[in-house]
Amino acid sequence: MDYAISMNHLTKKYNEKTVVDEVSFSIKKGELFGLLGVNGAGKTTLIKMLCCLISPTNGQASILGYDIKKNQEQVKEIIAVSPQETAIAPNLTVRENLELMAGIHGYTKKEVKEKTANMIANFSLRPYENQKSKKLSGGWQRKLSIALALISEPEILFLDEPTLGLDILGRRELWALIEKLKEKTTIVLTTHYLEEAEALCDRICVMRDGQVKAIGTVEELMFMTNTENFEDTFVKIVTKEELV
Ligand SMILES: Nc1ncnc2c1ncn2[C@@H]1O[C@H](COP(=O)(O)OP(=O)(O)OP(=O)(O)O)[C@@H](O)[C@H]1O
Repeated sequence: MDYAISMNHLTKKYNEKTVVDEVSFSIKKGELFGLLGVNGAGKTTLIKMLCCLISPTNGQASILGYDIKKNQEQVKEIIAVSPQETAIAPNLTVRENLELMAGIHGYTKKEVKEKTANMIANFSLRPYENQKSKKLSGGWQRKLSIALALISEPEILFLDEPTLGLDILGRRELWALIEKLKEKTTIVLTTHYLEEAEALCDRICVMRDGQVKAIGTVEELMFMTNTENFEDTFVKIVTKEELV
């Protein structure tokens, strides 16, 4: 089996508090993988370790075979992250934001123009390309944020609550976009919207208190918990000590 991400006893402690606790699981290439859990479960901390933004206290993880501690440069080349807080420059236009990001990745002037044009086309940003990004609606800002993360053509994309605060139409539009990325890109997505996880994710990991409580497809998790809707499944996993 070809894995995109493998974690082995990955642990993060802040002082004496363990916020990610011996996490061990793998994500397959091309998978759209959901990380769920109540507030403070450790999802963002786990993602930050996998993106080499913070270092683990213990344990290991590898991204397409590259160790997150020993091969940070290679890891950073193959991943991209669209963080919870939208990572766009508010006073630059949509086009300028994309060009800036492509420039940061070291592309030549010609490549910067080409990549920017592709992103504008793929994300239907043409009507907004000369608008300052702070004037975009929340939904378009989120789309731009994902376009910025994708400009380097990463093999693995981390989406931390990509649809936070969007209305249902905006959310569905983004779902369609994320669906289109599937297969070509391995995606790790965190969300508090259970219907989003249900609609998009191939497999889901539910975390609580830094630990993995359950992993599987929606159907497998429902079967494991003997529940009939995914909200009950989630509640059972995050509240019960042991699963039936
Ligand atoms: N830099 C830090 N120093 C100390 N504690 C931290 C730090 N960053 C996170 N934590 C703690 O680690 C725990 C896990 O936080 P994390 O942000 O990973 O959770 P989360 O599952 O992403 O939550 P949310 O759903 O609210 O985004 C929390 O108790 C948080 O307070």
